[in-house]
This record gives sequence, structure tokens and C-alpha cells, in this order.
Amino acid sequence: MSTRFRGQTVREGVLLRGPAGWGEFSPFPEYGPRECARWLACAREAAFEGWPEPVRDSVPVNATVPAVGPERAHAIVTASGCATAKVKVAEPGQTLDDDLARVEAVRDALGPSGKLRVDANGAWDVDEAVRRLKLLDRFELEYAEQPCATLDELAAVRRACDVPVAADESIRRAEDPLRVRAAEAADIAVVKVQPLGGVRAALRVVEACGLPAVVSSAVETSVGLAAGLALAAALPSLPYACGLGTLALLTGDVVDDPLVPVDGRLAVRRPPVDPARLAECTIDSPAWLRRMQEAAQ
Ligand SMILES: O=C(O)CCC(=O)c1ccccc1C(=O)O
Ligand SMILES: [Mg+2]
Repeated sequence: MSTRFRGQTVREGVLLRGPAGWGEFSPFPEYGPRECARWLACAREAAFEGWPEPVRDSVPVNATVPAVGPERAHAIVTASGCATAKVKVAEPGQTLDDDLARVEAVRDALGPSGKLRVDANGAWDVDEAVRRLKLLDRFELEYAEQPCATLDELAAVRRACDVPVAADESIRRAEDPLRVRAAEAADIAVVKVQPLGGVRAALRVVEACGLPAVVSSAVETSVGLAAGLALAAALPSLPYACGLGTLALLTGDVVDDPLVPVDGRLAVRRPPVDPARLAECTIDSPAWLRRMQEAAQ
């Protein structure tokens, strides 16, 4: 990876090829076989079934800003060409002032008409979230992604503060959207195709949730991103920019025509894998084969 993200510096996974094309299986290291089964279902759908028809031919995306310093944050947003940015906040070891400085730099890079969202990955309690979001909202937040860990906490933040709340980690299993809905815990649903088990499964999750959806990546190669793009392209409505502009977080890719946004948008497509690029980042990993076998049981 080009930048540390979610505490990670290396991204690994398995690419599988079937009659419908290539699929990506790249669960994060901390996930066990049960969770990995859904990530594998997503790769299998891509390789053996293909995806539902798109209803749009391009998708707006956000720049993703890791927990870096303000200069770097400014440069990332400017280089992205995106009119929306998502900024990581609440990184372990960092202070509120670090977050304020990063968010201020991103607002400066976007200009007043840009959209700016933050993602705390569930790190705050309710009081902290409300206090910090009120301060960060000086820079006009579009929404706050997963400010706290639990649904009850998200609901409390929603009641106590004007910044809309998006649920991300709270939506990982098929039954989660109904819980989010029942708890009135979020205004927006963030959906990732791999943990939700593929494009069709994610479409059902969004429908069950009854909330506007933001499709986001799991920091994948263009093979994995293409599945997220297919979901964003097939959603009946897409009112927000999607978190699919993450290829810049990787140092390499496996296609000649990488899924990087142009003027803040990704054209809907499925770039073919280039064998030479694939060979460059191939590793021999019995551990990954075992992981895939365990997920398949
Ligand atoms: O949403 C984005 O802008 C990029 C994707 C992203 O942030 C992400 C990627 C991998 C794992 C978790 C997350 C997250 O949203 O917290
Ligand atoms: Mg998130």
C-alpha cells in the first residue's frame, strides 16, 4: 500500500477467474471463515455469474483521506480531482487537533462547494462523538460515518446532533439493515460488496435498509473495485458520491486501465486483467489457499 490505512500497510488477496471474468477474494486479516464465506461469494458471483445490468454509465466518487498530516491531506484531495472527500478521524494515537487540522486542510482543498464527510470507524462514545462532530462541523460536514460502534449509540448521536449519520461497520450481515432501520440509527447506509456477499446480495441489503446508499471499497485492486462499481451502477438511486476511489492507496494494480476516477467520476466498466501486471504482484501463499478453502465450507 502507498499509505497506511486501517492500521495496514500490505494488502493481499486471491483473484479467481471464471467464465464471467475475474473475481477478488481479499478479506482483511482479522476475519474468520464465517465472514470470509461472504467475501468468497462476491468473488464467485464475479467469476461465474456476472452482474445485473447497470442503470447509469458513470458513478461519482469521493477522495479517501487516511489519517495523514494536513499538507498530505490537501495534496491527496487536490490530486484526486474529486468534489467530495472522506476524511479518516479518531485514529488511535491522534488528537482532536490533528482531526481538525486535517479536516480544515481538506475543506480548503475542496473549496466551499465541495462535500466533506468524516469516518471515525466506531471509535467514539456518544458524548465524544457529539462534542467532536459539533467542532468538526465548522468545516461543514456532509455526514459522519460510524461515529460510534453500536446502533443505540448511533441513534443517540443522531438525536443529539445535526450532522447526518452513516452506518458502515453496523452493516455487515444480511440481518443488519433491518436492525439499523428499527433502531433509527442512521440516515445513510454504507455498503461494501465483498463483506455483503456480492452485488445481488448488496442490492437486497440496500432495499431492506430503506436508506440512501453509498457504495464503498474494501481497498481492492481494480478487479474488486469493478464489483463495487457494478453495484453502484445498478442501484435504483445514487444520491451520494461513492468510496470507490481507493486505488491510489495501493502501489500496484492488475489491469492496464485502472479504475481511477477522472473529474471525480468512474466510468462504469470492467477492465481486463493484464497477465504481466498480475505476475508482478503474485505471491506463493498456501495460507491464502487454506483461507479460501475454509471459507468455501
Ligand atoms: O469509503 C471510502 O472512501 C474508502 C473505503 C474505506 O474507507 C474503507 C476501506 C476499507 C475498510 C474500511 C473502510 C471504511 O470505510 O472504514
Ligand atoms: Mg467506514
